[in-house]
Parts: sequence; C-alpha cells; structure tokens
Amino acid sequence: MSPYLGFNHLVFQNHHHQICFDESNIKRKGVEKCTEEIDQLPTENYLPSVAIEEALLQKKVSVFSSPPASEMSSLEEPLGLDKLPSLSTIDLSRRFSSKRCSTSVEESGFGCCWIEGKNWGSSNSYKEDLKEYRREAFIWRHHTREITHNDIIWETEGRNHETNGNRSHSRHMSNLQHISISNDTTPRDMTNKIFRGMPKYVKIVEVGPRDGLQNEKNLVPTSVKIELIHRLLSCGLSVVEATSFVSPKWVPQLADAREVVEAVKHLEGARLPVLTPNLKGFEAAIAAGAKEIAVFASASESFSKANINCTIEESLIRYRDVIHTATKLSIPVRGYVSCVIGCPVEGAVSPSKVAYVAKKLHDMGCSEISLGDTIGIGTPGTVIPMLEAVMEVVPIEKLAVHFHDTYGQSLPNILVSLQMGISIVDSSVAGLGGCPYAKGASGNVATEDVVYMLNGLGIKTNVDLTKLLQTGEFICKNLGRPSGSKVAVAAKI
Ligand SMILES: CC(C)(COP(=O)([O-])OP(=O)([O-])OC[C@H]1O[C@@H](n2cnc3c(N)ncnc32)[C@H](O)[C@@H]1OP(=O)([O-])[O-])[C@@H](O)C(=O)NCCC(=O)NCCSC(=O)C[C@@](C)(O)CC(=O)[O-]
Repeated sequence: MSPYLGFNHLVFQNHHHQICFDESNIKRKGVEKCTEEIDQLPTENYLPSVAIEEALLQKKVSVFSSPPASEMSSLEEPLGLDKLPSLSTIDLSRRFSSKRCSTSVEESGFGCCWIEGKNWGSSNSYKEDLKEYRREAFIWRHHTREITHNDIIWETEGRNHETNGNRSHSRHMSNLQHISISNDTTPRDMTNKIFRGMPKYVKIVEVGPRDGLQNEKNLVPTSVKIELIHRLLSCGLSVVEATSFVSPKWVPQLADAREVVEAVKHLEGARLPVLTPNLKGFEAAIAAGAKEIAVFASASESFSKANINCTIEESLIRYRDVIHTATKLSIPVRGYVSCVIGCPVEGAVSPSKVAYVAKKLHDMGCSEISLGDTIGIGTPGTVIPMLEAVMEVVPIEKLAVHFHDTYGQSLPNILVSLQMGISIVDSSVAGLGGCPYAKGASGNVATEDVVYMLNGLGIKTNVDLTKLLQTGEFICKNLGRPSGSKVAVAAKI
C-alpha cells in the first residue's frame, strides 16, 4: 500500500476523514515510516480534527493504495480523436472525472494520482517520486497563499457516510475542503479564505465575433458582425475581439476581416484586437486599421499542425517576427496558448508544455497571455496545476483564462482561476464558438453566465447584463438558434 498525491500533499484516509500531509511534513517524517505506522492502524475509529502528528500518534488513519495500470489516471492516457466526438460518451467523461479516484480502499485497494497522473509509490522509491513531483509540480503558495504544515485536507463530517453497509463513493478529492486546522474554522473565516485573492474587477475579453463566429456553418453577413460588435461595446465590454486575418481557405467564415475592421476602427474607446497567424495577416490587419492584434500558438504539437500548419517551434519563430514588427509600431499583442489542458489528437497536455509556450510568448513581448482550454475538457482539478505552472513563469496580472464549455466546467474553472488571482476572462456572447480545427470543441463560456456569476460574487465588470442579454438575443436570432447561455435561457422563462 502506498499513499497518493494530491496538490503538494500526501493524502491518507479512513472511513470518516481524509487527512493530508504537506511536503515538508512528509520529508521530515519520512514517507515509509508514516506508511508503515499507518498501515497497522484500525480503520473504523472516528478521527477528530487533529493535527497530522496527533493523527499518526493516535493511530487512527489508513492509507490509499496505488491504482493498477488499468485504472491509471486519465491524464496518463492519450485521448485520441476517435474518442472525442460523442460528448455523451460515458467513458470519456469518466476519463476526465475525479470519480476515478473514488474506489474504496477495502473494495479494491485503489488510490489515485490526482494531479498530472502522478502516482506516488509507482516508481522505485519515495525519493524518486518526490524528485519527479518537485520537477513537475508548481506550488501556488508563492503566489496566493502560504500553506503551512498545519494545513490539512479533510472531508466534511457526515458526507462520507455508509449506505447499506457500502462505503459511499464520496471520498475523493472533489469532495474535499481545504481547511486549515488553525483557529480559522468559523464560517466567516472560511468565507474569507474562499474570497481571499479574488480580484475586485475582472476584465472580460469578448471573443464572440471572432471565436464565436469562426465556426458557424453558414456565413454570417458582414453587416450582422458589425452590428454585433457595436452592440457588444454598448454593453460596456472594453475589449471585443473583432475577427481574424487568417487564410480564407482555412476559415472562410472570417474572409470579410478587412471589411469588418474598416467599419469599426473609428469606434471611440474600443479595443478591438484581431487574430494574425503570420506577417501576411499582420500586414493586412494593420492596413485595414487594426490597432491591436493577437497571435495564437498551441501547447500541443498535433494541434499546432492541424490549426496553423506548422510545429510549435515554427509558430514561435513566425510570431517572433510578428511581435517584433508590432512592437515597433506600438501595437499591443495578445498571445494565445491553446490546448492548455488537452488536445483533440494527443490527449492530455502537461502543464510544463503550457508554461513553456506561455513564457516564450511573454518573453517575446506579448502583453497578455490567454490560456485556452480549446476542447473544454478541463476541470478545476486539471486547471489548477496548469495555472500553477504558468504562474511560475508569467506574471499573474498578464494571464487570462479562455474556457470552452464542452463539459459544463467553465464556470467552476473560472472560479478557481479567480481564486488563484486571475482577473482576465475570455467569453463569448450567447456561448457562441468552437474551433474548426478542434473536433468536439463546443462553444466558449457564455459572457452572460460569466457576468451573472461575477455580479453574484460582487466582482465588477462594468458590463450591463440586460443589454448583454439583448445582444445575445440579437445574434441568436440572426443565426437562427437558441442561446448557449444558461442565464439567457433562464431570463426568458
Ligand atoms: C496559418 C495559415 C495561414 C497557414 O496556412 P498555409 O496553407 O500553411 O499557409 P501558406 O503560407 O502556405 O499559404 C497558403 C495560402 O494562404 C494564404 N495565406 C497565408 N497566410 C494568410 C493570411 N494571414 N491571410 C490570408 N491569406 C493567407 C497564402 O497567400 C496562400 O494563398 P494562395 O497562394 O494559395 O492563394 C493557415 O493555417 C491559417 O490561416 N490558419 C488559421 C486557422 C484558424 O484561424 N483557426 C482558428 C483559430 S482559434 C484557435 O487557435 C484557438 C483559440 C485562439 O481560439 C484559443 C482556444 O480556443 O483555445
């Protein structure tokens, strides 16, 4: 039996609670010694909220074991294109679900690797595991909070109940609350903890006219695109991504980029960036009157080839030229990294690859880096380590998150991003969107839903939700389909 790793913690569990050792604690005690001691303990005893040392001394905890190869974390397996299209495929949803971690100790002896498919105990020694973990893991305490060795994770009492004599499946990481065992356990303290680090203002980057419309089956009239941009700006959105100067053979839906930019370039106070995949696109954008651009690289080699017909390194060379030219003209450049959680071809993408591309774009001079979960498979469990990795190399205030809502995880993903200190969120009115070169990708998170959540959290956006809902209605009417925004649907009822 061996413990499993979650965050920068090692988790132990009995029927009632899970407790968690932080790295320094494990190092001090030695994992083998902990495991040995814990292995001999009775598992049925009630474990009160005590310090880890006390728990060990009281001998009231048991240990999760490692999963067999057949039960490896989703993140260790490639996804494969063939498995993506059907979003109802249960197998696929399980692959990206933390339920994989839920099997009880007695039933199967399974445990799980929660982050990056890391599996403590699977390699030859603890030291090796720790070394490997340190290499891959990025600890967010540098940025947002201090995790002391008094911090533990445990499950809320009563949640982990027994049903008909069977252990409930609720004792996996998603049911855990991260609570300090110090004095701050009152509701108010917990509330403060949840809100700590959240921004007071979030800049929404509306990507509907570009990301939203690039994947439409039918060509949207240029006049509708222009009207959409006008309406979005009148809602109070400060940044509206207008279009892309890409090859019309690749994305025919945006072949009218020049006309769109020429029609909106004089709008007061508006920031209207456009996508440019190369110098040719950049020059066309500037000639049309664009004042801001975005370049888009990928953290996945296969997606890079599918989307822009070159390797990651080739794209970075191209972008270096584009960014260099833009900087000379004082044109701000936003950098996208796509497939930050997974790729439609390669499956899971490691946070270190995302961090690598994000850093390159930042070092080249991008003023903002948007991290795109292009196919929308992320959950907070995968988004957090990805953000940790990127935050190690790019200042947090320059990071934006860009979620597609394929599995309905965008809002929780945005919430954890805010908790980690991100204050720029991309979204698309009415949840329009999807990438033509990412099979299975659905629309972006709806701007209406993001604004609604942020309003509820008391975070300012300067966006008028009523006008936004009307704008969503306008575009949906023109596209002849219902809104992808839950708020828009609810507001109509
Ligand atoms: C990058 C290329 C152009 C390479 O495409 P290529 O075929 O390798 O390019 P090429 O240099 O061999 O040129 C082929 C033809 O395209 C023309 N061309 C070349 N460049 C341009 C240009 N800028 N504008 C207009 N035309 C262009 C060029 O002139 C030539 O025309 P031809 O001689 O055959 O008539 C192509 O692959 C392309 O346009 N790809 C864009 C695909 C795209 O827009 N995908 C969606 C972006 S969404 C995304 O990436 C994700 C994101 C950002 O939303 C974040 C997320 O959701 O995660």
